[in-house]
Amino acid sequence: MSVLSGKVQTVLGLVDPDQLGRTMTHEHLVMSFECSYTAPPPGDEAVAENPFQMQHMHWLRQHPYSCRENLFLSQELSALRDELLAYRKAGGGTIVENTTTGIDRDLPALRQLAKDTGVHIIAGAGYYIDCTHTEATKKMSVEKLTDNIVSEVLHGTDGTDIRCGVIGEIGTGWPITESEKKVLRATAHAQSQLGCPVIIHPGRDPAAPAEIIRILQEAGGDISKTVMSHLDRTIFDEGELLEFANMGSYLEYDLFGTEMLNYPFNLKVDMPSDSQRVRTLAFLVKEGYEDKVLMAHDIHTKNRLTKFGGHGYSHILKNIVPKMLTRGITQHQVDKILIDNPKRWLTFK
Ligand SMILES: CC(=O)NCCS(=O)(=O)O
Repeated sequence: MSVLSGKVQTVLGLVDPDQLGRTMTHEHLVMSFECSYTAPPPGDEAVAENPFQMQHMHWLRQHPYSCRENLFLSQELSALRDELLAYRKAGGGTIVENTTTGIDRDLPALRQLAKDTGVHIIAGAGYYIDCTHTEATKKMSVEKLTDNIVSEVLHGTDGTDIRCGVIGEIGTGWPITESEKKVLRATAHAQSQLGCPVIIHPGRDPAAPAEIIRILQEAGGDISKTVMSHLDRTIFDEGELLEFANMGSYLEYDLFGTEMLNYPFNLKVDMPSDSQRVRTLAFLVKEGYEDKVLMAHDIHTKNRLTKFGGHGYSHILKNIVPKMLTRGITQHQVDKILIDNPKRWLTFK
C-alpha cells in the first residue's frame, strides 16, 4: 500500500475518486505538435500561411497539420481557460492531459488552469513517439527510463514538484522502434511499482495495439489498468476489434470532433465521422464491453478550440451524448463510459 493507493493524482494533489465526475480521458491543453507538421498540398501554400479567417476554416479542418501556427495550443491559455469553464458548465469534471516529454508539457500552466477553473487536471508522465526522443533518451537503459517515469509520478517533473497522475500518452509508431520498445517496457515496470494508470498512443496499423499489449504484458504491465487510445483511426474490422477487446485493456475512442477526408499520417485510413464512432461504441456496448469503453476529443490543434470555430472540449457532453442515447446506449451506460470507467482506471491500486 502506498500513499497513492485508492486516490487519483491531479496537478493540484491527491483527490478522492468520487470527486472526478465526467471525465475526458484523452485531451491536450498545453502542448506543441510541431513534430507532426506536414507540408500543405501543392497550391495551398498561401492559405497555410494565413489560415485563421472564416473563409479558411474548412481548409484548416481538412489540413490541420499543414499550418505551423495551428500546432501550438500552448499559445492559447486564455482560450483554454474559457474552454474549461464552459466544460464545467456543460457538466464536465475532469480532464486527463496526455502531453508527455517530446510535445512540450507545461505543468505550471496546467496547475494554473486547474486553479482558475475548478476542473481536475491529471498530467501524463513518460515519452511521446520516437522522433521526439532526444539522443540522451534513446541511449537510456530501461532501468533509467523506469526511474525517470516513477519520479515524475512520485516527486514531480520539469523542474517542478507537480506530479503526474498517469503514465502516457506513451507514443509508438508502426513498426515500433527499439527506443519506443524500451519506453514501453519502462512503462510496464513503473506501472508494476506504482499501481498506476497507463495510456498508450499506438501506431497507425491495425496490428499495433495488440503488439503493444504483448510487449507490456511480457514486461509485467497491468493490462486491466491500461488504455489503448485512438482506436477510431486504428482498428476498423469488427472481428479484429473484438479480438483486441478480448485482450483486456480499456478501449478509447478519442478523436470525436475530428473531420478529415485525407488523413495525412496514413492515407489508407478513412477517418470515421462522429456518427460512425457512436455506432462503434454502440457495437462494443452490445458486445458486453460497456465497462471498458472511454471517450475523448484529443484536442491537439488550435482550430478545434471554440475560439476558432471548432467543437471545443464540451462537444461530447453537449452533442455526442444525446446522439448516443438515440442509438441504443442507455444513460446508465453513458455514465459508466464517462464517469465509472475513468474513475476505476485513474485510481491507484
Ligand atoms: C497528440 C496526438 O498524438 N494525437 C493523435 C493524433 S492521431 O492522428 O490519432 O495519431
